[in-house]
Amino acid sequence: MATNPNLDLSLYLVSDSTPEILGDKDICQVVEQACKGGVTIVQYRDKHAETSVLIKTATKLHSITKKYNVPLLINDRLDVCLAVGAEGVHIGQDDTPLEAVRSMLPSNAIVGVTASSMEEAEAAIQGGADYLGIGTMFATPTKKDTKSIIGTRGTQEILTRCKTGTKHSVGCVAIGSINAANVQRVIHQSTAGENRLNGVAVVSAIMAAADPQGAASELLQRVKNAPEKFYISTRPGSEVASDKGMFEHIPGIIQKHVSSSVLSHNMTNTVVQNFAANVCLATGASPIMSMNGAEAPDLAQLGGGLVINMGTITPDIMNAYQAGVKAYNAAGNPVLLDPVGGGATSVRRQAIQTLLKAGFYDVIKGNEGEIGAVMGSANIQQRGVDSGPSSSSAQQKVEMVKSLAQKERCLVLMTGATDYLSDGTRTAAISNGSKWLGKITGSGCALGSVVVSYLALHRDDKFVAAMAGILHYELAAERAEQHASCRGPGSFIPAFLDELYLIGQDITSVNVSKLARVEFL
Ligand SMILES: Nc1ncnc2c1ncn2[C@@H]1O[C@H](COP(=O)(O)OP(=O)(O)OP(=O)(O)O)[C@@H](O)[C@H]1O
Ligand SMILES: Cc1ncsc1CCO
Repeated sequence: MATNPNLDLSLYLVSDSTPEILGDKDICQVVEQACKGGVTIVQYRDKHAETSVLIKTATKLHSITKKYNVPLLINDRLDVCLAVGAEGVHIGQDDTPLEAVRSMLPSNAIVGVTASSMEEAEAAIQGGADYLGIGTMFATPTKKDTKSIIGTRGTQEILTRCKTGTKHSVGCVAIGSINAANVQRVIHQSTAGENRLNGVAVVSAIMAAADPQGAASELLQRVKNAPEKFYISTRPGSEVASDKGMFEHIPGIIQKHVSSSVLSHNMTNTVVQNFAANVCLATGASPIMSMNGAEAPDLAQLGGGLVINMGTITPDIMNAYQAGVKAYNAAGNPVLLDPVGGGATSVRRQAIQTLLKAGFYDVIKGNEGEIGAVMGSANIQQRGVDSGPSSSSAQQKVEMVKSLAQKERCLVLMTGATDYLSDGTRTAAISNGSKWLGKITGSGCALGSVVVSYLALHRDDKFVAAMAGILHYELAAERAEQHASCRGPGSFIPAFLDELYLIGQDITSVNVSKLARVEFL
């Protein structure tokens, strides 16, 4: 929490007056509209105007913000702040030093500091800043001197080490290309344990909006609702199923899935499209294999889930994938990232980073090499899309999925003869399945298509939803392997499709808790 209890950083407007952003609108009118919409703090920033103009505009702005009980801060210019009696200043790393600012302003003045690294954040805290403006979150046209784009990962790191356990706890806002579409996932993904952003700072999302009041009110609502929209595993307010207790729910979830026709939207590789679509149909989902980013916003409205699979990426496809995750994040529907072959080439390693920056994934699923690549392990060298022999112990795999789930604040599923599923708190090893799954192409990709439709269907607990999808898939594989006709990978596939369908029809007579070979760790 911010030191100053009156400092509400929920929605921080940086009122930039550059013509590219403001257009021909009047800055004072826009700020007044924004105050009506609910911004909680305003900063006046103009790097170029003459002092007399700054004072004139700041005076007008202050008379507006006072009406709405909103503090006005001046970017960098102490003299302007003192001249108009504004509530404080915001300084960057290249501006007047913090100690000097503090000594010249009244003791109750608010002083905020931009920080884009741990060192800068720690120095600002030691120097007595009231809040940190953390960024730059994403590349932004309003700030040409973006020293470092730190994203949600960099923000999370600063929050981890700066926000608690320090003598002076400070408020934190993130800044840099934050808008209504990404604000909630930015807050979710930046969170580090108990430490979360107190709010976000925006420029264009309000200053360039046709309706600044409406834009501010929507942003504020989204900031407040962020924990409900994006959560790691269990929806706030839902009951958390005990480890073994979750098997009681799973037959009911499978039964519901079988008759749901829930959408499984696959932006997937060209190798598995047909197989994955048949797997979806056999489990009761309705598949669409669409690689066109332009139609993702429409499809995202249909209540289903999206698979983003890197199997056969090209530069065009990467653009479509980024549009896809953005559309589904905005709609609040689940997305699964399958970084196929992520450890095979430098193009794929880079693609993982690009996709992670583009949005939030409810599940990151891959084999051992792929999960290692997402974790940034330089030692991983996949020969192709398959893992090759495992190089880690079971305990190391548990640690991998758990720590990645905690870092990315999502579910992580590492497949193999034994699958490891974690939400950072609950971790399970699932030893069901068939050896033939490892001998056909696309069994991991198709599992992703199933898991995402289960997540779309069962929203209260993503861990339980994923477990239901995995068991549907792997128990069907076990039954297929028993078919007299199943003599190898070729004859396994039709038997597997049959059993995906039949186990769904029979689910009330299947003793899932007895058949599940699941160990909670
Ligand atoms: N030896 C095995 N025994 C049991 N199940 C297996 C075995 N090998 C793989 N599986 C199962 O197959 C599914 C896919 O896992 P796998 O790790 O083979 O995916 P993958 O390498 O990503 O596949 P692909 O890239 O071909 O889609 C999982 O459900 C997994 O449990
Ligand atoms: C074989 C193969 N190559 C690219 S994607 C794919 C399908 C399995 O992932």
